[in-house]
Amino acid sequence: MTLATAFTKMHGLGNDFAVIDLRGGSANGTASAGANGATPLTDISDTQARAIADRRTGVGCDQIILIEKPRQKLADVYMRIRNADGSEVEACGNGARCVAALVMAETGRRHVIIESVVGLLDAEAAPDGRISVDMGEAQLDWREIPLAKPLDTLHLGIELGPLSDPVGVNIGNPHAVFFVPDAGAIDVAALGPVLERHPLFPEKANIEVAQVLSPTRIRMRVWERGVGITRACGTGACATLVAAHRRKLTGRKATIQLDGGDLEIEWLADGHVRMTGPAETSFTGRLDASLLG
Ligand SMILES: N[C@@H](CCC[C@H](N)C(=O)O)C(=O)O
Repeated sequence: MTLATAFTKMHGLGNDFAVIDLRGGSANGTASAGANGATPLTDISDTQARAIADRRTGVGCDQIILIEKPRQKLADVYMRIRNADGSEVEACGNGARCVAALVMAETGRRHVIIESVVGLLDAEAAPDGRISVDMGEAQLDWREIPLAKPLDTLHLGIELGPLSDPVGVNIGNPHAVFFVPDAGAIDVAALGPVLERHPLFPEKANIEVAQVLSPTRIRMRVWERGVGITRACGTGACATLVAAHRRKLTGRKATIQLDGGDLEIEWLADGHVRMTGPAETSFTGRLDASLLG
């Protein structure tokens, strides 16, 4: 028998998460094993992730974020991410800010380190209450996106309807950023799923449509791999700024205007990308046993 597992429903600009603490016995975490032999949850399967993410019958969320004990001494926690379709993925910018907010509340510190499969992410509380995360170095080689064949990632050359010639960027996860004159006019729901599975992307890709409003402001809409349209994507915002600067459309710092609100993104001289934005808790609850069955 598995003990009822606590979760925290959080979001970053409307990109929402069920955050499950698998550390066992921690302040925010799963209860420890009971006298009846019940065991705390230690992982979730693809099927369980899909059941939790289901907006009709589950908690309802874009991603499930799992918090585990860190592997490295330097880090506070280890973060894992599952998309709503159950797939486990490497990075989630909005999720990283939410995990940082939880760990900051738990420890009382303003600076925490989140470990993930792509490395250590440094997170800091900004004076205005937002959270700033160093998302690591943007990867720009075709092998790192990854692409199915050697190409200049500044011009991927693919097209579908009004979308053509995206920029490829990996910021822990793969992105293709299409620049358009009017992001609101693009049928993201129709084009996104086709482009996500384009043969050029062996691990699929997150698809961004970006409209440059000024050298410091970009409007962006997203089709997330393994989810669909979301109100915001932190890694997508990072990829968009990097793509825009590489195309000489903006400086190294800009506000990315998403359906759910704004993120500040800076591509630092050392190649790292810093993302600043809000992280909010909606409610806490316990997962119904039927979701874990
Ligand atoms: N919402 C996230 C990205 C989550 C993962 C993505 N769908 C993928 O499959 O890579 C963010 O805020 O970055």
